[in-house]
Amino acid sequence: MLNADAVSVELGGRTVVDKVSVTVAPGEWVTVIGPNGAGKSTLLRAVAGLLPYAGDITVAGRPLAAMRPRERARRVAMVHQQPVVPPGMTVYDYVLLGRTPHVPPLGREGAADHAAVAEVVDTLDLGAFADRRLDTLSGGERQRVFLARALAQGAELLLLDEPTTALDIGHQQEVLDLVDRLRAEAGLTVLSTMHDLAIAGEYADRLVLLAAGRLAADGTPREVLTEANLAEYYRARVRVLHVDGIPVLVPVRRRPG
Ligand SMILES: Nc1ncnc2c1ncn2[C@@H]1O[C@H](COP(=O)(O)OP(=O)(O)OP(=O)(O)O)[C@@H](O)[C@H]1O
Repeated sequence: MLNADAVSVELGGRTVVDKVSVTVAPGEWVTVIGPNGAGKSTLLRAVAGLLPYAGDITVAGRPLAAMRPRERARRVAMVHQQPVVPPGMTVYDYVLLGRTPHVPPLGREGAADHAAVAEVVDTLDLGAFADRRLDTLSGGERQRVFLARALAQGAELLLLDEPTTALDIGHQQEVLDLVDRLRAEAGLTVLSTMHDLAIAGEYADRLVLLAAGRLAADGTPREVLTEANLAEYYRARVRVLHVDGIPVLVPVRRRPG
């Protein structure tokens, strides 16, 4: 579904993503991990077509560079780390914005667009919030609305940049279980970034570890979340245990003296 080949991105005169190659098969969930500033968000933004890049990116076999913005938006939807919300906008109208790539130029949303929004609002259990202004929702409720807008776009590739950072563990699981369910039911393909490595390892089929803009590791959570990788790339002291085959990270405190 996604093939990024030797992708580089320069920002402010610096190469912040350096010849990174990532593939994501249809229906797969791949999570990009790495320390602060490693280039995770930048890589996702390049895949979303929001930044100029060198190298090749194809989505469903089509070169991203050859797609017009409308086609790109029908194929790739992104939930940003801190989405910009138009002031005073209601949940329903915000989710409806996701249908923009399906609305004819100079036209208005039609019955099919409203039906798509109604379905997503129902799936994400947002019916009670439909008429509320976004700025009156809690962080977790807002996160579900951001996801709803991306899903309403109807794209086959979903990019999630830190989708659960502001959420408590229960709400994190609620949002990620939902993405997982939609992946199974609607055949979505997911590329995300995450800081919580335990959660990343639990949900992703594969992890891609970036460090200083370069690909440092690519494999199953068990292959990537090793004590050696965490020490080398995060400078973290962590013991890695395995429960049901899933890596569990236990931070080790450096005791004074
Ligand atoms: N517009 C910009 N101009 C110059 N440098 C930028 C710009 N945007 C990002 N960078 C730099 O690019 C590098 C990668 O940033 P990016 O946001 O992709 O990292 P990240 O891995 O997502 O980090 P974090 O985990 O902290 O969110 C950082 O060093 C950042 O300072």
